[in-house]
Amino acid sequence: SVLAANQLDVMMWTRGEDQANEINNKHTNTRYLPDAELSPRIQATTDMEAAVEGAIAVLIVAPSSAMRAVTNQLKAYYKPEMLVIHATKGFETESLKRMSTVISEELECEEGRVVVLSGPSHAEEVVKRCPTTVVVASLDKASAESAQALFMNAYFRVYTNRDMIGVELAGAFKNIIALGAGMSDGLQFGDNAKAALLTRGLAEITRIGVEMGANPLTFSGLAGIGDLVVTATSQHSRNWRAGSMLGQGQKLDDVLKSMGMVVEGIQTTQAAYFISQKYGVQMPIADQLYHVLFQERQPRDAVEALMGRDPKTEMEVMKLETWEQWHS
Ligand SMILES: NC(=O)C1=CN([C@@H]2O[C@H](COP(=O)(O)OP(=O)(O)OC[C@H]3O[C@@H](n4cnc5c(N)ncnc54)[C@H](OP(=O)(O)O)[C@@H]3O)[C@@H](O)[C@H]2O)C=CC1
Ligand SMILES: O=C(CO)COP(=O)(O)O
Repeated sequence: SVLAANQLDVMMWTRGEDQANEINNKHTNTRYLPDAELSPRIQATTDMEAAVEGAIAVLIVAPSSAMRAVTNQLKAYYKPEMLVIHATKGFETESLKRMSTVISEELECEEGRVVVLSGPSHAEEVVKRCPTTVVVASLDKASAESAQALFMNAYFRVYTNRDMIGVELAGAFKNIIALGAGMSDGLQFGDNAKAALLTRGLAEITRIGVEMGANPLTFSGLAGIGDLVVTATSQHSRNWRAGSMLGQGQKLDDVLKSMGMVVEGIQTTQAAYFISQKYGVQMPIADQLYHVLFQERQPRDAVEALMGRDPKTEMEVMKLETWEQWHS
């Protein structure tokens, strides 16, 4: 919708013929954005070749679990001159790879030229043209600036960032903390508990992010605290909603069935559990959530375990020198 508002013709690829017909003929997408009227500049097709033919840019927003399969289908029609942007917030669970790595492997393009678009941007508000700010990041400055130019307009403000790893990691990891915040709200633990989760959650995801090569400051930006705040507080957030239902005692399978949309934080919690072991970095909130989601620990027991950890100093947050070493 933002690209169409910028006078660009947009061809969407969708799996469902019915959905493509609805977008083309009625200019609506009732399953995913029930109240929105779409621009006639947005057309849809189930044919991947037709979707990307003549495109100057390809925007990939498949759920992380489908990223490899979707980019594999795209490969036959991808051309090196196309700008590749993705807005997916998650990891490939089996390999623990970031999305830009998966994309570059499948398209056989340089990972450094892939652009990630992230930040606090619930689709329901963007489509209504509510003021929104996001960040585009790439190791290649020109690619990031091209993406910025494509998306930027009066209601959609786009910043660039060179820290592609940090922007990808922050966007993925914040969903875990949003799930936890939802769970705390579902347990009716109040505002102090939620503020604690957001603050210590940010410390935790910054700590692992830095160890994985991110700039710590990225976590204070739109992809970090910006998106963490919106995902942990917005009525639109699927991660918050899923967490809240779990906190109220519902079973994970029932929660997922009732959502009907992707809840990235669930698979990301699983990925984080193994990432924290791989890097030897403690992620106590993600760890407790992993036990609630996958090992039937009760949410109340998880909170008790978090509150009962050994005393610590607040500043035991991150090894700042890691990022400096990585980038020196
Ligand atoms: N919604 C939002 O506001 C934001 C979402 N994101 C991120 O974007 C990504 C996608 O989220 P979102 O669009 O909201 O998710 P939804 O669950 O709303 O939609 C998922 C879309 O992906 C398609 N899909 C699902 N599985 C596959 C598959 N195996 N192969 C091909 N297509 C598939 C679905 O098609 P079908 O209908 O055929 O199943 C549907 O079009 C996530 O990583 C999310 O974190 C980022 C910022 C904001
Ligand atoms: O990342 C998002 C908004 O920026 C979307 O979050 P949810 O997937 O929780 O709805």
